[in-house]
Amino acid sequence: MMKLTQLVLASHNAGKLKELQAMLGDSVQLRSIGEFSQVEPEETGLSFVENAILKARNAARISGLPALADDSGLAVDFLGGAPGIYSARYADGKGDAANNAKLLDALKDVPDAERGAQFVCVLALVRHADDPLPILCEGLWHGRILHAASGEHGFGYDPLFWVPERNVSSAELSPADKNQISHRARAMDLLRQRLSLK
Ligand SMILES: O=c1nc[nH]c2c1ncn2[C@H]1C[C@H](O)[C@@H](COP(=O)(O)OP(=O)(O)OP(=O)(O)O)O1
Ligand SMILES: [Mg+2]
Repeated sequence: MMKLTQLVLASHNAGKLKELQAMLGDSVQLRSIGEFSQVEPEETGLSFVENAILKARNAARISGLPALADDSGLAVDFLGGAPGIYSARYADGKGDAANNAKLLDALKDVPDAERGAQFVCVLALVRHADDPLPILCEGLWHGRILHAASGEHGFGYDPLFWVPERNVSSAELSPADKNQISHRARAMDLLRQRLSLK
């Protein structure tokens, strides 16, 4: 693998950029695709992998740089894995608060034992837009969906995601703690190994 010093992050989500840059440290500079385009590609894939590759190729094409994409979401056992790849669009694009409200409603009266869920993260790295061999790394994070939001950190579904190994919600973890144990952290560990970074 070539030495990477600069990557474009194929994401319009500021929370992801912050977390991924913190995990990468100074060795690789992540530039936001927002510097190049405000247009978000349609996520037409049927899997996290397909959507991550699609976003990475799109960003590499627009920027001319190697590109990293993160496709992630929340898979809830009681909902058969929903919202899954549709997590960001769960409440029809009305945003995080509406997504969280819809999830709480879907799990109304469901007991704790049936509220298991996992965050999923797939990272895809392409060296150029037509790269025939994208690097793919996946991370899972097991937890449970709370009955009400709790905590101020993070983004997305963090206030509803109970982290059993810490006895707090994901939004109650400090950013540094979340970045040690999250689905994204696990995927990034694998990516660092693949790139021989640290
Ligand atoms: O650590 C996380 N903590 C809380 N929520 C999270 C996390 N990781 C993913 N999520 C949620 C947010 C969004 O509802 C969906 C990702 O959707 P996803 O399409 O991958 O990202 P996005 O549309 O926000 O930005 P973009 O596609 O430009 O990278 O899963
Ligand atoms: Mg998206």
